[in-house]
Parts: sequence; C-alpha cells; structure tokens
Amino acid sequence: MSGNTPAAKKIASRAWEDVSPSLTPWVLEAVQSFGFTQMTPVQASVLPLFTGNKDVVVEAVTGSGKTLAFLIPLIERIIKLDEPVRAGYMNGIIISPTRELAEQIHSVLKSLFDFIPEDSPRLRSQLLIGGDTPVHTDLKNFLSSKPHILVATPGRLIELLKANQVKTSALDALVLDEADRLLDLGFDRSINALFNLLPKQRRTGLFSATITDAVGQLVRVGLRNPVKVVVKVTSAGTEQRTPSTLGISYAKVVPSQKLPLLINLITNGDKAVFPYRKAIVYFPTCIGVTYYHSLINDLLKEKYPDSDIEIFSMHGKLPSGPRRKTLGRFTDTVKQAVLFTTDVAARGLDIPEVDVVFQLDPPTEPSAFLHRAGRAGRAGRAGHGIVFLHIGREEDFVDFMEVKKVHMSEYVFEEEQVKDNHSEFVRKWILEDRNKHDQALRAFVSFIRFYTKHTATSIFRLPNLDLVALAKSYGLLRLPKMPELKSVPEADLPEGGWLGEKIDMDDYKYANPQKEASRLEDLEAHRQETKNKKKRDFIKISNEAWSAKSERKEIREERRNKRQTRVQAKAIAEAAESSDSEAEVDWKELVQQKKKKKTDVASFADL
Ligand SMILES: Nc1ncnc2c1ncn2[C@@H]1O[C@H](COP(=O)(O)OP(=O)(O)OP(=O)(O)O)[C@@H](O)[C@H]1O
Repeated sequence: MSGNTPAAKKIASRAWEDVSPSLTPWVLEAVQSFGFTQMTPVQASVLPLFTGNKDVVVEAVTGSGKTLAFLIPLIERIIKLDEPVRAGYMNGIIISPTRELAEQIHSVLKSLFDFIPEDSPRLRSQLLIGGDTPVHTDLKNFLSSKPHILVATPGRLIELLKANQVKTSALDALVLDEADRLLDLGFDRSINALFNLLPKQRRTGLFSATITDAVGQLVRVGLRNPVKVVVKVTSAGTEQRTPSTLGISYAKVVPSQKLPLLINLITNGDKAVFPYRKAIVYFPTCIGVTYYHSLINDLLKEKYPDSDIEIFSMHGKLPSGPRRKTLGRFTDTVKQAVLFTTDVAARGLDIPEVDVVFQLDPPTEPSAFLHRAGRAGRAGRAGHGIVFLHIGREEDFVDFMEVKKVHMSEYVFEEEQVKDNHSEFVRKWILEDRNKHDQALRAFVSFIRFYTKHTATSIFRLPNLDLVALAKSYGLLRLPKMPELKSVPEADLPEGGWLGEKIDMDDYKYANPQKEASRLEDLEAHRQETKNKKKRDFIKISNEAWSAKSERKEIREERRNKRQTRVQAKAIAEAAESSDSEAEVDWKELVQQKKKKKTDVASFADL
C-alpha cells in the first residue's frame, strides 16, 4: 500500500511514537498490545490531522485500518478537553449505517478504554442502535451513564437527540463512517439537519473505502476546509481501489452452473485457487439467503456427508438478537465455515480469517461490490473474491469495474466442477415439502425485483436474462405468472409453464401439519364452491344452445389458470415485500420520520 496523496506524502514516519501531537501513553500502550507494530498509511496520514484541528474526508481501501484512524483522534481530542462531560451532553458521535458495524466500532472503542489506568479519568461510550432497546431506555442510560462518545445508527441517534434533556453543545467531533452509504440510502437531508444541530466549531471526519462525488454535497455543508486524504494502492504500476493482497476474479456462467459451481468451491473443489478457513457468500435478497441456506445445508448433508463445513446465515430482516448471535458464532467457530448473507454485512465488518468472498450476483450498487469483496484480504492478509456473471451482457461488468479501478481476472472452471448440476437432488428436495417451493418462488421473484434495481442499467437488463433457465436454477417446478415473464418469447416458454415433469399441485403437501391442514381446508372449500357453481351452471347450460357449451371448456381452463395466478400472486406479493433493501431495516425509524417530514431542521429547533 502506498500513501501518495499530498497529505500522505508528508508522512515522515509510521511509528506510533512519532505521531504529532504525541499519543497519550495508555493509547500507545493499547495499540502496541494489539500487536500493531506501526501505523497503517491511513492512520499515519489522518491521526495528526484529525487530532489537530482539521476536518478530514478519508478514502482508503477496505481493511486499511480506518476505524483506529478516527477512534484514536476522537479519544485524544476528548482527553484534552478541559471540562468533564456532564449528564445530557456528549463529546463525540460516530455514525454507522448498520447495527453490526456500530457494534464492532463500539467494541474496538471499549478495547481501547480497557487500557485507561486506574488513576486517569474514565472515558465512557454508549451504543445506540435501536432494535430491541426502546428509545426511552437509551435515553435513561444516556442520562445516567454520561458517555463521552456515542456510537450510533442514524435513526436511533436522531430519536435520542429529539429529547429535550439531550444537549449537543459540548460536542467536539463527529465521524460519519461509510459516509457514502448514508447518502445511498437517501438520508442526505437528515444528515444535513444533524449538521445544523451540532456546534459549528466541532471537527468532522467522513470515512469510507468509496467516497463518491455525492459526498461533496455533505462536505460543503458540514465540513470546514477539510483535508482530503486518499490512500492509494498501486500494483504493478497500476492504481487500484482494492487492497493489494486481495485478488478478484469473475466466472462466466449459465444459470444452471451457479449452484453447482458454488457448491464445488465451498466444498473445496478448487483448493489451489480458493483455499479458505472462513468464507462469505453474498446473495441478492434476504429470502434468497433463507432458501439457499436450507437447500445447501441439506444438500451437503446428503451428498457430502464427510464435509465438516458449518454454514451460517444472516440477513437484515432478522431481529438484531439472532443477527448478533450468528455473527458471533461465525466469528468464533474453529471449524471451516461459510456465512450466507446480504449487503447488510457488506460494509465495515472485520471478521478475522475470512479468506474468500463469493458473490452469487453483482450487487445493485457498484460500490457495494468493493465493500463485499473487501471482507477478505484485510490488514495485509491474503484474500480472494469471486463474482458469478451470466454469460452475455453481464460480462461488461468487468470493464465497467475496470474503469472504477477494480481489476478482475477470469476464473475458468473445469467442466468437471459443474458436471453434477444437482437438479435431481433439488427436485426431490423441493417435492418433500410444498413450503420449500413457496420459498423458492419467493426467492426467484425477489431476485427479479432485485435485478431491476441495478444502477448500471445498460449492463443488467432483464430482457437479456434467460428467465426460464433461471427459474429452473431456483428449483421451481412451474414458471410463475408475473409481468416480467411476458417478455419471454412464446416459443421459449415450456408447455403449461412446467419446468420439469408436470405434477398434481392439489396433491403437493406441506410438511408442517398445521399448514397442510389449512391448505386442505382451503382446497376443500374451493372444491365445494366449484361443485355448487357447476350445479348452478348445469341448470343454466341445460337451457343454453350447444354453441355456447363449446366455450365452457375454455372458460374452465381460464378459471384454473386464474386460480393458479391467485396463489402465485400471493407468493409474489410476499416476495416483493421481502425484496426491499434489508439495510433499510436499520433505517426504519428514520424512514418513518422522513415520511412524516420530521427530520428537517425545524423539528430540532427546540434542542
Ligand atoms: N496499525 C495496524 N497494524 C496492523 N493491523 C491493524 C492496524 N490498524 C488496524 N489493524 C487491523 O486491520 C483490520 C482492518 O481494520 P478496519 O476494520 O479499521 O479497516 P477499515 O479500513 O475500516 O475497513 P472497511 O473499509 O472494510 O471498513 C482490523 O482487524 C484491525 O484490527
């Protein structure tokens, strides 16, 4: 890694002892105890600036140590403040886009605080991430524990700041971690409002591996003469926006190869290229994670009985408790392990020993690609990322990312690796329980919705996808009736929409007895209704001309189709709901406030 920006060029030393102004002894002791022999380039650039009196906008690759680059200056600034913090006031705020990241930052902060000597003034922090803790509990804790630093997700922070007892006048420094993500989610007005609430003489730092142009607007409103620190990476004379220890590949696939290739690689099918202790697989949607987690777990049990790989799953639609627990178990396990997740775990998470990142599909936001891949190859450790691209237009993604200084090389897999496409297993597995098919349907539909959200619209175009093959790859028995499939030419549609042998859907059972009983009840009610209707129709038809009777068959057929469509429409509606960006869950409160237009400056006037 080379720090070659104007600011970074001035770095004379990366020794912690040489930081100017010099570090407080217990801070120095802390970083040395962590085993960090010297500062990373971003730390060496930022520490003197942010600890001194500069606002900073910092762009440095994933895993380059940005967290300490803002935590240490914040601590140093607070130590130097004359006044101890009073109840209702705070000295520093760190905003993070997700709960997990906020928790991680908070735990690094606490591990630094552990080094405060007995005879030195205590420093305290508070985590504000919403979820299970009601805001009044957070407020109570805030007033009683008098934290110096708040580590918060934006929704809960704004909720807290609304309380009259909370005063911002002692705030010394504000950090927006993953600043561009805050804007991606459309909360620029809320952040602007926050800027206006906080004292003008504060210091502000924006940090991310991807500082987009849009951040410029935040910089203009919220920062004063900021220094931009860009820590660049040059590899073989070419600039890149990913760590030099991270190799990124792409594999060109047809839909039916995606599952077998993923299974092959996670079961160590190509240990030479993708060796791993821990790996992360990114799926497009939450329901996709749930579905593939259950499918792949069962597949491994049956087809790879000797495999001892632990598969975890986590996504933003899960309550924060289980999310935290899963992440903890994945972090702590001593076995070879894989985490199936979504973009909720794309940014900032620092999980040791993640060697490989698989992306089943590219993310809708190109910047997320780099953040996802960056969960591997951190802090000088070797890592690898691989993305699957559908053969055809999606291959343009490689050049598109090249322009963004993300270089990829092709991973050419052997036919042998995907020879078993697992379709027989998947069909047998799906037929065991109708619920699995419901999930497959929702996963497929939510994938289609996800696909239409790609910002690189010229690359990711639905009409260029082989939707029939894709539906098959999700294990669907029959094509759903959805508007997106109308673009598929008639000739490409399988007869009756069946993607394999036709089955009697009325006989397709749920494994769950209650669910099955309720399905049978509905079916019986429907049959009864049809019978009664038939009776009525018979009387009517008896009095009808023969010509009209010939139309009856068609009408019946149409009704059957309509019934099928109703069932699918229900599943599709559920899927549409689950395809919402799950990262927004953390933002729920803020979204609601935004809708009510409560997050503008005026609503904070009483603070
Ligand atoms: N000076 C250092 N020397 C060695 N390792 C370090 C140093 N500073 C931080 N680290 C370690 O590097 C890893 C990555 O740090 P951190 O999570 O801060 O990266 P980041 O730049 O914020 O990444 P991202 O953009 O993905 O959020 C962490 O495990 C951290 O403990």
